[in-house]
Amino acid sequence: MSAHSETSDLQDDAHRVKHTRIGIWDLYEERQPHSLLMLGSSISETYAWVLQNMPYVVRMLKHMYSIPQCFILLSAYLVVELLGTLMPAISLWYTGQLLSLVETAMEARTVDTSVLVDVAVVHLACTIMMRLLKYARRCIIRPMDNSIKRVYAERLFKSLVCLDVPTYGASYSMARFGYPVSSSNLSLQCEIIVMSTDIAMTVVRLLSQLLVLVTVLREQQHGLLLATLSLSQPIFNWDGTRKAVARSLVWVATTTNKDFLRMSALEQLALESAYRKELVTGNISEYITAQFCESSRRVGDDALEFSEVERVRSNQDCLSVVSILRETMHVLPQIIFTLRVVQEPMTVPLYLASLVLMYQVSNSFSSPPFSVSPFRQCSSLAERFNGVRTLYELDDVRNKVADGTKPFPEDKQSLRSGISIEFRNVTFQYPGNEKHALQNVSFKIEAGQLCVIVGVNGSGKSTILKLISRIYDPTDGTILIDDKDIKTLKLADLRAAMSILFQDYNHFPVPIRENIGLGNTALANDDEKIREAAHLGGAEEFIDDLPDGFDTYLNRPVYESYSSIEGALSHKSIDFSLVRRVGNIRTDQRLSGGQMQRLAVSRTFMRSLPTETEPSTGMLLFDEPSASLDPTAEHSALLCF
Ligand SMILES: Nc1ncnc2c1ncn2[C@@H]1O[C@H](COP(=O)(O)OP(=O)(O)OP(=O)(O)O)[C@@H](O)[C@H]1O
Repeated sequence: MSAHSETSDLQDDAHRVKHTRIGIWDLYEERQPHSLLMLGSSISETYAWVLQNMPYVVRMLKHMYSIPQCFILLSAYLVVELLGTLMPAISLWYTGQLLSLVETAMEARTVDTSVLVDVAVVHLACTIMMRLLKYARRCIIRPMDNSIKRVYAERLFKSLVCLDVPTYGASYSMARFGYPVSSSNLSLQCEIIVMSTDIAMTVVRLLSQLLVLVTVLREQQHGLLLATLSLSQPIFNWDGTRKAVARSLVWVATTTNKDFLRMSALEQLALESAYRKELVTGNISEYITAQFCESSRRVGDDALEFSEVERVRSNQDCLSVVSILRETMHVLPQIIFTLRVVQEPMTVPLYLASLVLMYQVSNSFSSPPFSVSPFRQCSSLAERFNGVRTLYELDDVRNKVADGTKPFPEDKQSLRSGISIEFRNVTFQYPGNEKHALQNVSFKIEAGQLCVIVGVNGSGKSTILKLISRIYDPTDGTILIDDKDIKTLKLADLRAAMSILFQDYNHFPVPIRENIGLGNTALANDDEKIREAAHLGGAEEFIDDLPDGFDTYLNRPVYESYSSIEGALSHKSIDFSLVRRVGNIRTDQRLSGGQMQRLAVSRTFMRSLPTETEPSTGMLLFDEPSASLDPTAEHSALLCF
């Protein structure tokens, strides 16, 4: 590409991105003329967004209805919600009867007490019913949410676990994006059900109450005007809440403020336990404190996280004319009432009864879920709908490293004599790295050969291993395995035929037994083979010395919860040793770097152990296997190769 076209591309790119400076932050938003604009930018866009994602939500509902427990709970939830929605209208109808009672009382000078009793009883029954329904709702939501969470946890696990390295990074962030931050602690799916039902029921409740109000006030002078006014305040409020910060879906906030960057770095240095050792032994605490204060002073009060800056911005609406008008809306019915009373003093009782009725309606729309406008609810719902879409799209994510079709090797016994590898003009660039990790590399290693690759740091040695195991595919050139193009071979077969120890190996958060056993899942439950691999890797002895032996967790996957004492007692140090002792709670086992490496070597050997029917792997790939081993361990490890 020429320098000129690169520049014009950059200019084009700049036009497609809006840059805003907020405090120390630079906000870059992608302009998306016809697609997804984030919540609140326009009602029609939000609704369009909801509609776009609707098929995924229908898929989600079908999925839920196929789970028997969810089906029962969901149906029960909908019935409870519908009943709860109709209650206020029923109560309102009976309260409305008070009007005719007042009218009759004014004309005939007598009060029909049976109507009064009816109204009181129905009102009481509605209140009790509302309580019961609220209780039932709570009882249903938790189990419904729990079973949804379980089903979707399994689903997400299945979708993510089969992704390869280049695909995983992006997909994992997709999955995380699929879960908007929620204060309710409910699952995304359950939130969608709750919010959609709320919106639908808001409409039903609004219409039913409106119908009752109009029916009751129709006969009265100015009755419809009062009805309109009593409803206008909550609707006006809703309109106010729909304004949110317009935001493109693709945005990034970054800061180049040197002092803020320095403050954040020093904060990490001071607070993260990984640096504590150097912090203490290096005598640097005084220096970094002075540096932190200096940077903090230079940044001043702008040293806020982006989310905080945003919150401040969105609070600035409270001084607008609209918000002041909104606050005064509720006095309008009272003003009309006063004028009316001045003109016709006789109508005071009837008017008072009408006002009570109106406030009943108006209040019910000012309490949750009505306090949040349907517009705002719809925006949040749109966000969650998009989450569901992301979740289901994960099913369709294709691995970047495409699987081959040819079985490998054709004859399993051929693995005994090893596998040949050939690189032909291989070039490779890591995604997102402009520098080539390998450029035009060619070599051949014959089957059964021991080959050591030596080179300066960063020359691409580890990368060669990643290409042989097809963690990545070359950007250019060909890799041949036993003279066959590596891309044509079935991935699972290829990987089963080799045993690899990467330089940046990790231990799994499972017990040591499985840490080694997962080297070969066919033998993962064979304790004898696991012990043999541990022996070959030089790990057997120290594992046996651990309190839990092969059952030891290196890092506990679940941490205990401890009581937190607040208030006056908080200054006292609390001794948990007794409860820990009785509960047999152990601290994490700390292994040395060399012991960790022996475990990793053992896992690699596990893969190369032959089973009764099949030979071992045809190729062992080790990336600096002895870096943390002592000379004796290094010697015995090398003897095993
Ligand atoms: N995941 C990655 N993403 C981007 N670039 C990477 C990644 N891993 C390695 N690189 C880059 O690729 C080049 C080769 O790295 P590689 O790890 O293969 O070198 P090496 O020869 O094994 O180094 P060392 O002797 O230090 O282990 C380096 O320039 C490195 O910065």
